[in-house]
Amino acid sequence: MTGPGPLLSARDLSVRFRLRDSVVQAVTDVSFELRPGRLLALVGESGCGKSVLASALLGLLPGNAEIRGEVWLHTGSEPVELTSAPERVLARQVRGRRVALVPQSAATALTPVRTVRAQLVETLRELRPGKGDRHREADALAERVGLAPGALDHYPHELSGGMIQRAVLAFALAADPDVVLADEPTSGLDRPLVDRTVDALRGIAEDGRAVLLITHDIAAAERAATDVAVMYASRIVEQGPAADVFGDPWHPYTRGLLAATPARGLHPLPGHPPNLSDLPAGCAFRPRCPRRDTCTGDPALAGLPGPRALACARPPNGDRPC
Ligand SMILES: Nc1ncnc2c1ncn2[C@@H]1O[C@H](COP(=O)(O)OP(=O)(O)OP(=O)(O)O)[C@@H](O)[C@H]1O
Repeated sequence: MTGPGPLLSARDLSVRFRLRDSVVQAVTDVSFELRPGRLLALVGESGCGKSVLASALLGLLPGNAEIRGEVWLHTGSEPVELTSAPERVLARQVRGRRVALVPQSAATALTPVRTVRAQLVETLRELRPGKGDRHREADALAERVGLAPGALDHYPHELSGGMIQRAVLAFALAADPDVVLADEPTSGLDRPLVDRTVDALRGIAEDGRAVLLITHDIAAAERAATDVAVMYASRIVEQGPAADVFGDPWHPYTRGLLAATPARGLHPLPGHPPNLSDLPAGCAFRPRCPRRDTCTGDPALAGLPGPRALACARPPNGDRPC
């Protein structure tokens, strides 16, 4: 990836959950960068570790989690390493301020007994220093995310799912964050609303922010992403510019995810992802890989010539990598 430096960079990030009889390997050796003006889509089937990764970036892991690696936020006067930052720094300077989260279930993110405007104005008063016309700022935020300002005067239950989703985006932008993390922001929405939501996220990136879109909706990722990281069984297995990865996927898992989209005939990926507390030895995708009978490799994610990276035993060799 070229262009301006990253606003957030994760290096060899791993998360383990210690349970009574087992250890869940939720995130393993994940590295990526979030850059201004770009939207990185983190895609993969349910349970592969995407949400745990987002929680790790914000210091929101539960007590039984062990985290390794580094996450650097480069947006203030000095870089902050988020995995070791004190909770007071994360709470007062990072979460909701420099790094905003668009949560998975938008409807439950808002209080049902107050209008959206009352909640947004209160959030603006808390997050923006100095005096200002918070109602006017709320209207401007609503317009920024494609919501008519009049909708703010309603209670959450009076709004449609798509309007709520856009209201939640407005909350995420209240502090003018540099980085926006959106965790499955389109779950439960119909296709036109999915499109509008991811278009709004893409617009937020184009304003100069860095956006991480976590989704298992490949069509949504294809529509909005500038870059993509494909996650399988806690690891990133393919990474690169979205046009390259979606246009010419190299990892058999990426190919399978794409083949399962409606636009490509809905061919389901055979088998199921492995249990993260009982991962097979070697390549975790092998039991589902079309080349499992002839491939015994166990590659780590490795950079290729150009901006792409791949974890597959058949690296590019002039033809196709696998
Ligand atoms: N507190 C926890 N203790 C133990 N295991 C956990 C905990 N939180 C998450 N996990 C496990 O971590 C793994 C990754 O979960 P995660 O929610 O990140 O997946 P995901 O890719 O976001 O899937 P989904 O889209 O369904 O949310 C799962 O096996 C999950 O059961």
